Amino acid sequence: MVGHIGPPNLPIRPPEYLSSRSKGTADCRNKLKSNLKEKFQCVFEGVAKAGNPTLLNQIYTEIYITEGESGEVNNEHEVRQIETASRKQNQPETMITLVDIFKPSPGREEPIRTVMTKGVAGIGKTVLTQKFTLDWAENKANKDIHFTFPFTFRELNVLKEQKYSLVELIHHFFTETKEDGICRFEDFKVVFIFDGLDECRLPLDFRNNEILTDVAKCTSVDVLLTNLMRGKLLPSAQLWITTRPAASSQIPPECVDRVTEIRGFNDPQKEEYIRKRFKDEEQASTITSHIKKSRSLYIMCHIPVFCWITATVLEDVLKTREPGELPKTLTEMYIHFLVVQSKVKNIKYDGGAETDPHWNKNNIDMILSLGKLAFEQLQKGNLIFYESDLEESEIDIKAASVCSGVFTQIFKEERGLYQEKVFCFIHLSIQEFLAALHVHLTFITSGVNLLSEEEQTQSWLSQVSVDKSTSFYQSAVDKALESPNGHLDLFLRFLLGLSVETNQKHLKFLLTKTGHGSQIKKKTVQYIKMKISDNLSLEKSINLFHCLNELNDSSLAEVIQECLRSRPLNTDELSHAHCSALVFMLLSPEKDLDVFDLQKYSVSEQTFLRLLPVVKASNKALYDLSTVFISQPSTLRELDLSNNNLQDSGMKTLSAGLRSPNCTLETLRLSGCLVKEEGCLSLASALSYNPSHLRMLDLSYNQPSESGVEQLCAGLDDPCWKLDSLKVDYGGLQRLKPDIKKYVCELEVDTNTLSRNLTLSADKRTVTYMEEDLPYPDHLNRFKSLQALCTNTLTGRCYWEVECTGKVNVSVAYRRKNNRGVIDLEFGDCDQSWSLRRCRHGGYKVCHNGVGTYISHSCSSERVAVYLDHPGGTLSFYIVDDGTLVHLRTFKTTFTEPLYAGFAFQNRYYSSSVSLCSL
Ligand SMILES: Nc1ncnc2c1ncn2[C@@H]1O[C@H](COP(=O)(O)OP(=O)(O)OP(=O)(O)O)[C@@H](O)[C@H]1O
Repeated sequence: MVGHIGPPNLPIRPPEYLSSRSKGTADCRNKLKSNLKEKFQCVFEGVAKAGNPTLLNQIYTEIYITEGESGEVNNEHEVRQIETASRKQNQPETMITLVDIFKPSPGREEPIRTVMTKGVAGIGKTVLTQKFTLDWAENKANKDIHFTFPFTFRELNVLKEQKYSLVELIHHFFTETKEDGICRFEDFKVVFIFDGLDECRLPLDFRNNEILTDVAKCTSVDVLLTNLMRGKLLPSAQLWITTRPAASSQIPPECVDRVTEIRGFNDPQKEEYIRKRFKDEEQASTITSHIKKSRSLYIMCHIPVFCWITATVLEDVLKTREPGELPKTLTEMYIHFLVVQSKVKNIKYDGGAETDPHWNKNNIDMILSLGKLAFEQLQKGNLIFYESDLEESEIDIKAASVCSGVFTQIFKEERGLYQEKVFCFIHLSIQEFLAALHVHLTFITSGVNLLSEEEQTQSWLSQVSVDKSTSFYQSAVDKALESPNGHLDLFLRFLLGLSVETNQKHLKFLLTKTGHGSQIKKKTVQYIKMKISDNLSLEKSINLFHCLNELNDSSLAEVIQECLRSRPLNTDELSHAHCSALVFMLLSPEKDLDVFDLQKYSVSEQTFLRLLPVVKASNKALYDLSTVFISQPSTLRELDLSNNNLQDSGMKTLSAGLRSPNCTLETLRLSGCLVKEEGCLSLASALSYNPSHLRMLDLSYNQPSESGVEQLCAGLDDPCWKLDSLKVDYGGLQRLKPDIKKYVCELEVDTNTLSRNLTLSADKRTVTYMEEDLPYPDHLNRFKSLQALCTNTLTGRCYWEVECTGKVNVSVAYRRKNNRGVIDLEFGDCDQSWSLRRCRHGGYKVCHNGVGTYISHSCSSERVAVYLDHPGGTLSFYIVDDGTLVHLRTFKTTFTEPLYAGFAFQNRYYSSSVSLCSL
């Protein structure tokens, strides 16, 4: 925001004045309210007018609005960790509620005259302005406003050629005011809403339009609007303008006092929306849990119109099918989304009617060129694009970013001299979807396989044979499997989804049917199953299961379901592929993996290895491993059961297997398994029976006791034993706590690092911000910025909890120095530190290397937990909500030096403090 034009101090009278001055005015206001109530009580869900009318108050769900611009689109993604460095967040987020949209933020004195709210297509801008108006009309909010006048640019466009005074324009749209002869609005508190600046066809010529101050003077609508926005005309009024991001620059920044951004639904709001849509609780929870099964679907539901599409499609499916049969229709939902956006584009920008066919040449051309851009840039790994990239793809930038509904301009701060416009798809998954559509269409229309490196010649549809199609899909599977970071995983799911005929029918103007659908599907399914049987990584095979879902093939999962019914599962029934299917099912989000009992599933070694990820994902695994080793000669050489709540009982069971001569394990990792003396002794005894294989034993982070360790150490010296590496470090009583709490460490604040405005309590556990400088001696390690580090050198696994008041960043950092002392970079601002803090208006923010990521969370506990696994390269932040750990974010990296716990205080925020918790 630059400059400020606030309403001058004109004497705005309270509403009572109105009634006492003129009964006519009060009557007029009531009539206006009642007409607005009628107009806005219903919302046409999804697509204006063509959607279903629903009561706004029944469906309206609080939405996430922030002050300022984040400069990015939602970057949560199912498969990929999205690099956010290029989309820098430059300010902490402040949440705004609808009633406070004009309320100055704390610390700001000037009133707010003009608010501009930005948001991508379907994020809820129109619904928000409707709710604001309805709440006023129903006397629920903003009672101090005398008149609310909601306009849309679409309605104003029609008056482009006509002349009005401001008063006449109001009379034209709000006839109650004309009937009651209201001609002066300066005495009243008036709010004008202008929804959909992106649809504006008026020139909005701020530079050349004449200045106008007289509300009774006739002129063009364009001159009226520019003068209203400049604050020349009716300066006492307040204005609220909504727009898609790329169109916002039509209004000079100095005319806008506040910019807000609609970010969509956060996770609890998504669920609340579904609950409101379906009065039947059971149906609501079936639909919510179904959406949650597909992570991509769940993420995309942050866009309300997408949430509506998903709920509508699933509701329809539920009418005809049992809940268990609900398809995981990721591709279908994205197709519907594209169709809805094309419909909206038709109505809004191409002058079409609600009932017109949504696919016209314009729309098709735009989708085709966006698809080409999406694919070419996906291959290069690009998620944001510059104007030059778009020119290469011959895309009309303005049309694509404003009208398409799938592509947007984002705000990016450039450090250099010049600012370039930056664009991206409204979500990376939309880029992956359009890329798949492009590859699919290219193949269908020209026979060219864009995924193949071989020279391609064009061939016509009739020549796209079953064999050619089969090898097209197989090459896509291979290509996705080759990618080390899974960058084509979601793309592959969409590509296969697009081959399904029921999906193609929604895109019939774009897609010609592939023909031979069932034959191709059969062969593709077979190929995918064959790949699943290979020794793929778990992530890769899980993606292939998603692909089978997109192809509506559930044969592998059905076999497993069948097997599970005949418990315990017979090992002979489980092929490698079935085993992966079992893992896929067990790891799906809605499965409660608190306790996993392997004994119920299988005892074969192969199966066991395949199930290890499940064992590790569960809080407690129960199993009878002995049979794996006892029943047959085993080829298993390495077994990692670390971080399992194995305990002594599990250890004894495992030992029964280890003592078998069939067991030829060479490496056994049991770090952090809650093993005590008894378990350790049984392990030592098992090894004394079968000493000639095991070379490496990791029992760190347990409490094996002195006698247990003695026995194992004796084995190290025994020439019959092969054991040559034994880890029993970090033992002790605290290691018997469940989960990561066993890694608790006692931190101690390093007083030499305390900045002069931080004081340490007498018990040395609480650091508090002080306004005055404290007379600490000079020290090379002392921070100038409001920070402190602890003395503990963290190199293993460590866990700690702190309680924060006010604005404190809980941090972990390397201790970097040069010859002038400690390097005074703010924690989280550089690549040498990581930090977490609670945001003032709810939620949390994690920062690393100058990039902040907001994590919305309804709970706002002040207790933060940190878990560092230095050798494993993970750093996790949690909040402790009523004793339960709630995971917020895990950073994965290779730590190159010891780390230190630290705290940073922000902005000299009064009475901030942080206390180390005793656990
Ligand atoms: N707060 C909300 N509560 C419930 N549903 C909502 C909400 N906001 C939006 N929706 C749903 O999303 C649909 C699209 O919202 P809306 O028309 O307000 O989006 P928009 O941001 O104005 O999009 P566009 O830029 O395309 O005009 C609505 O028709 C409604 O179904």
